[in-house]
Amino acid sequence: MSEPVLQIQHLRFAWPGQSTPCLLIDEFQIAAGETVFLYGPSGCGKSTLLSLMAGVFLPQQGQVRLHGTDWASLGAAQRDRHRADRVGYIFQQFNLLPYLGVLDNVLLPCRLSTQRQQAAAARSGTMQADAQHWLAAMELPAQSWNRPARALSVGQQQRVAAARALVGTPSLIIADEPTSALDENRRDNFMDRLLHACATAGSTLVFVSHDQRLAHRFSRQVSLPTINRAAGGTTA
Ligand SMILES: Nc1ncnc2c1ncn2[C@@H]1O[C@H](COP(=O)(O)OP(=O)(O)OP(=O)(O)O)[C@@H](O)[C@H]1O
Repeated sequence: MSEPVLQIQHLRFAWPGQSTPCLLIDEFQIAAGETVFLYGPSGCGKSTLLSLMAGVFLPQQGQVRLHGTDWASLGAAQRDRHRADRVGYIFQQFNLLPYLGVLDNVLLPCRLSTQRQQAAAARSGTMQADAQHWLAAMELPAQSWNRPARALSVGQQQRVAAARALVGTPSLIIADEPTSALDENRRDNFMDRLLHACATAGSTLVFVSHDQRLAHRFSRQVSLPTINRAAGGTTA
């Protein structure tokens, strides 16, 4: 059996100054190629868990391993490198650089990671061609590629953010409520494009949403309160 993409063991995480933990997770794994729908009530720790998965925060106890590497075994600069190489992140509010062009926004991960740059070039010839490939896969018209990101609609900006996460085909895509600003039509189209793109990229997807209508599209549905002993009776 191949190594899990993500492996959590005996995790305890409390926010600074808090005596009670926000997350207590004994065992949790995600296998390569899975698409995981992570849900639970507001404040139950979904975004916190995503940040731990991406090595943005470290737990006080336990391990979070990405491709077998415990984030806590790396120094801060190594964590930044490992994250840039392996993780594409889609935020609720896109986090694009507003004055930078669409294509340049999508190329940012390649500028931060030689591995992403090389993977992009190996797949598409050049990193620019790979960025264009994912923009087209997310149905961003070529006329928009040189416009500043701030000139695009909300729906278009979220598709740029998805293309940025996909460029250089990182092994793990993390998406934190990416559809919450989209209306129903845009949401469904975004989901179609994103799931298809992750499948063709061979990327594993962890996706947080409150929108249960999306759950059936994923290979696994995970209620955070059921795996988090710190939830203390919180219902999903
Ligand atoms: N920077 C922080 N400092 C201290 N506590 C925090 C911080 N960020 C989040 N928390 C707390 O951690 C808990 C989990 O928050 P988190 O944002 O992970 O929940 P969530 O499930 O993603 O919520 P939502 O669905 O509303 O986005 C909450 O009680 C929140 O108040």
